[in-house]
Amino acid sequence: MNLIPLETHLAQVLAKVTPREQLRVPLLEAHGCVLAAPVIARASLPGFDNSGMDGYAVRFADVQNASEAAPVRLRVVGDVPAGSSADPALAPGTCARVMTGAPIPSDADAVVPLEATTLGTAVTETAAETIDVTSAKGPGAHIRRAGEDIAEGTELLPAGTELGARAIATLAAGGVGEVEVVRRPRVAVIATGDELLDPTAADVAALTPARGQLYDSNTPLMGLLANEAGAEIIGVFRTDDSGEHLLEVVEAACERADVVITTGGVSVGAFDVVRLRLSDRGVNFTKVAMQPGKPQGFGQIGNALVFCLPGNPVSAMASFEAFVRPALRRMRGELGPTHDSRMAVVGEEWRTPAGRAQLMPVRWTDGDTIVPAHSGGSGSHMVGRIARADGLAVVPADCELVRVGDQLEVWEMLR
Ligand SMILES: Nc1nc2c(c(=O)[nH]1)N[C@H]1C(S)=C(S)[C@@H](COP(=O)(O)OP(=O)(O)OC[C@H]3O[C@@H](n4cnc5c(N)ncnc54)[C@H](O)[C@@H]3O)O[C@H]1N2
Ligand code: MOO
Repeated sequence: MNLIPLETHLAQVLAKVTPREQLRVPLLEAHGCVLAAPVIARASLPGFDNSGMDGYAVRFADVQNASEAAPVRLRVVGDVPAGSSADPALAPGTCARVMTGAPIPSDADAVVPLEATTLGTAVTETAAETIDVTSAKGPGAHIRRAGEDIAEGTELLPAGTELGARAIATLAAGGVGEVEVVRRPRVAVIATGDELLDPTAADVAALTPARGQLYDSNTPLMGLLANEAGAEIIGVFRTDDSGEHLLEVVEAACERADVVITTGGVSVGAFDVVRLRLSDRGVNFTKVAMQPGKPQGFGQIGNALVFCLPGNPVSAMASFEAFVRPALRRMRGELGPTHDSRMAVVGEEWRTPAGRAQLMPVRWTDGDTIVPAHSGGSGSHMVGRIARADGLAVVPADCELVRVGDQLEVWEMLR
């Protein structure tokens, strides 16, 4: 069977992907979701002219010639803490004490900080009757103008914004209590294989591998990668190689999930149950020109997209990064590129398989340079070393030797 290029397989996957529906959620529940519609500022930020310093709101004309040698005396006629709605009238020669964030009296056009008075920062509960100003910066000094951050009626955040802590804070500051987001895609993970043991099993006997057995690392890998990619995990399952329960588990998962990820059983082996059972159920099994991650299944069952990834953990990880993450991004409403990628300079030579794009686990040695993350290269079973990688370098299929100084695209990964 001919190998299909990685880009072609990705394009076939993305052709089936649509963003999930919109829903309105309380602001804090939107954390990690993507905005479905732009949010327009209902009010300006700041909402009113306010003081940037603890000090005195003044008429600048009164104090423009103030100096240490010739201080200007002003009468304090008002006291405006933050949160106060007071707006004391200021006749020439008067001022109001203001604290940081307090509204600026309408008659004032500058703030003199406490330090620019002879009293300095010796603060008392009630303001002094008079103050002596020793310097003044200029009209508008230390006044934070209404709307200088965000003007009312302009866009607070555009559609497609991922709502991290900073975006949520911006919305909170704008008084936005609920937002329209794209629903997170729901993901189910199914690992297949007779050899799999649950490393978290309570039963100690069940934890001791017999010959040929190994611990399942793909369900945490797939589930948590999907979680990190902004999906909601709705189920994690293990099935054996008999195939007896596989269809049942897959079909039940497809009824509730937007994406079902299986691992294992997709190669040409006699017990490759996923390929054998799902081929005639809408999943297409192909070989993609990539290493690791050559055998791939992809299709649709009901409304769910089904990714049947190889069982080797590094192959499953590379396949997730190549195909599943881009699909989840689009489903959750992200509009940007399919991958977080950066160009890097190669710091160490390595060989790559002919005719297959290689996804090499790499680590950064400085801000620009990458080397293979470990001596096992892109070996598909090297699960013990995947945590050492910062990303996957994408080596084009026609390259057989990566040389020092070559430039490669790197898909960045979280540790
Ligand atoms: N004759 C051929 N053999 C193989 C070919 C081929 O073209 N011809 N392709 C190889 C490639 S490439 C890959 S990748 C693997 C894919 O195999 P499967 O997807 O069928 O995976 P399994 O055979 O079920 O398992 C492979 C490997 O991974 C381990 N595994 C499986 N599940 C887990 C899990 N949940 N946690 C940890 N480790 C897991 C499993 O024990 C095997 O060692 O096929 C090659 N063979
Ligand atoms: O393509 Mo397989 O994923 O080499 O190991």
